Amino acid sequence: MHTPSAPAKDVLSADRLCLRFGAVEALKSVSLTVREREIHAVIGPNGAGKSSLLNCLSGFYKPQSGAVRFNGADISALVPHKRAGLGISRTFQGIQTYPSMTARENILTGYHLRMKTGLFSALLYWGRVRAEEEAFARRAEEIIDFLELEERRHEIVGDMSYGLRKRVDLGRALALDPKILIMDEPMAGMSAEEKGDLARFILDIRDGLGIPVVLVEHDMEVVMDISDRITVIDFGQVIACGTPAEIRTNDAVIAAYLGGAQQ
Ligand SMILES: Nc1ncnc2c1ncn2[C@@H]1O[C@H](COP(=O)(O)OP(=O)(O)OP(=O)(O)O)[C@@H](O)[C@H]1O
Repeated sequence: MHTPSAPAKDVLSADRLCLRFGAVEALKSVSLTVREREIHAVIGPNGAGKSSLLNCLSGFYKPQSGAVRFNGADISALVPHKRAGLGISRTFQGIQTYPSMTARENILTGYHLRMKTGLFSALLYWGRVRAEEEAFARRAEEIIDFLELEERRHEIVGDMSYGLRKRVDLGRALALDPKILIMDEPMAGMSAEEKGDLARFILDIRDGLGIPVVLVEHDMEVVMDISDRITVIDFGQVIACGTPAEIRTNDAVIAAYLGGAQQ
């Protein structure tokens, strides 16, 4: 865990979010703050509101009240691709890769959102497009090295194991050059070895790339191992927030969630 001398700044925050689906109150005044250089896990029982919270942060759901702030600016009104353009990148449950494309091609698709040159100006300024594409290709190679996909870069993603496809998916999210990474159940469906690899990459994203990560994850062992802080949600409300050691011993958490799951 990082212990910078100055207090860590808030990067992304949810401020008293309320979200309803008809009679269902998915989020009841939920607040959460992700600081720079931290891995922040959101945990809670099924249906607690975790995915709803991530969807509010990335703009896929619009809460009825409350605000989402990014580096201090209110981004509540921004649609998902505008938030992505600011550097709020996310991975989804399951796989979002293109199965008939190679690992490298999939990672390059992540750059499309970042292209500054539109179609019209592309016709006028072909050289600028080429320069931009070459820069993206170089950056894609860095991501391929970072995720240890060197040997697999030209392999068709549909032929890869689930864990490798998820790694390519992560590469696509990193291609956005994120300022923060949001991950929804990244370990779901993975073998123990694949989980170990992914946990290592998430730690490297924080430590090597300096990117904070907020993730929803059901695997408590992984959560306790890699998180700097954990927010616990139950029935749409935050019942605790703290370090893994604090969360492990929090009575409300044990009663609501960890009681049955702890050894
Ligand atoms: N699009 C939607 N339409 C209607 N209800 C929804 C929608 N999304 C979520 N909900 C409801 O909101 C509540 C919170 O759901 P959410 O998926 O956020 O929980 P979760 O903690 O992520 O659950 P899980 O761990 O099972 O993925 C649930 O009651 C769910 O049925």
